[in-house]
Amino acid sequence: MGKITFPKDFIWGAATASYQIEGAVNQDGRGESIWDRFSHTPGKVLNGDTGDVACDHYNRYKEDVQLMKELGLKGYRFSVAWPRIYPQGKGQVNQKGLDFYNSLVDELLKAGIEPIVTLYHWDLPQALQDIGGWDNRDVTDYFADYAFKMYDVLGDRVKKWITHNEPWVVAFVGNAFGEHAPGYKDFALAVRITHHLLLSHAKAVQAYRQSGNDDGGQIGITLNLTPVYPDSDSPEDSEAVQFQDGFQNRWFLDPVFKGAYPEDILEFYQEKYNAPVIRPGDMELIADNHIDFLGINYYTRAVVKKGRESGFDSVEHVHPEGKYTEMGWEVYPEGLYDLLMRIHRDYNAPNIYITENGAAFKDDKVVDGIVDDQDRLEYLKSHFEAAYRAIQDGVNLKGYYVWSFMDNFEWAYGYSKRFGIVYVDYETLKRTPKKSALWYRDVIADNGF
Ligand SMILES: N#[N+]C[C@@H]1[C@@H](O)[C@H](O)[C@@H](O)[C@@H]2O[C@H]12
Repeated sequence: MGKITFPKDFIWGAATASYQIEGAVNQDGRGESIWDRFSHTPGKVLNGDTGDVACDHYNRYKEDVQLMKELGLKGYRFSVAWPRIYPQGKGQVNQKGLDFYNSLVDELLKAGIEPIVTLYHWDLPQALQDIGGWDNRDVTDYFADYAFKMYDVLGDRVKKWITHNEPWVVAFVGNAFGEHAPGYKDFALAVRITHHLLLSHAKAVQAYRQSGNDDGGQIGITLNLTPVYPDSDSPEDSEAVQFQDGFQNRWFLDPVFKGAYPEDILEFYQEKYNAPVIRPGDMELIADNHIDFLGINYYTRAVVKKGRESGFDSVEHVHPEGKYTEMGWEVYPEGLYDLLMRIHRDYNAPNIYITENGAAFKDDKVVDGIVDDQDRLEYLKSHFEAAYRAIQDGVNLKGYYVWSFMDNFEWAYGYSKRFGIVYVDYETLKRTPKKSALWYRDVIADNGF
């Protein structure tokens, strides 16, 4: 592909999340989150790592914003830690928590960087988990109240909001697979939680429309979407694709864009788990609160075939020959093109942002003090090319936020996986741009490559 130039005003950014970078978990009145509890539970996180210090972004944010400015970022996606705002999840507000995010937003705007703010990136106040967490329907209202507070405090300057980050991961990885906080292994619980997450999303969108701060503002949701391909053209493998696509993608896309759950998956869940619990008016609330944009987190594709067990959910993942990242995820940029075209075709999404795309690699080659992450540079370049092709074919892609601005706490993998375009020395907390960051700086300056 020759030189490509992205549309004017395309937003080139980078993304992070509160628990993964802030640290300062006991500073300035922050309450405990489920990830504080989970990471301090022996055996849950590799090497016993926690987010207690992380990148100490809470105390170093001005330095970080300055580095973002030097890289020429046009946008920065971060999340608000709910427990910094409401230490108990509701009730008493923590002014110092509000002060931090106010200052961060002001620093970003001074640097000419547009903030896009995620309200929930997995750090639920532990006090709410203690009353059932997302399985307690009341939490959907507490979330809407928290969202309204953030719109009120930041909404004059923050004009792009994301309600939830990857509700599929929140529900299933945290409550069915047990690998994330709060660590349950209960599929019926996870399915119930998916509904409450979507209900809370709708209530937060409704609150935004009522906040008086939505003039020119946009609100959306970020979904981790994985295009699914069959291992063969057999009918059995096609059925496996249908289930996996429904389980991971359509279960959230359909209610958000069509106001109804996909019939095949809903029937399967109701029969097997007697879930979700849908009250009269729920689906109308979800249907009536339209989003202004869809955030897509894309990392890789899935290739599946019919598994050995019986049943609609009998799916076996296949790992084709090819290049893989340190997470064991196939490098498959074509999947981004296919995914964007599918969303454009099947859901007619208003605007789309890639709210996360990136890769973990070893980062063990250093040249003149700079991590020579040529593999990450090529990963990003190939995915940018796929995104460009999709734009050329009609997709309303308006921006791209690389995951991640800097190395950070990678959930159950702790600090063992590095996704950053900026290297973080966890002994000294020194930040050093990697080769990919310096290349990205030029891409942003030229709006292409
Ligand atoms: N794993 N992994 C990397 C990355 C994770 O660090 C983000 O917090 C999530 O939103 C999403 O899973 C993607």
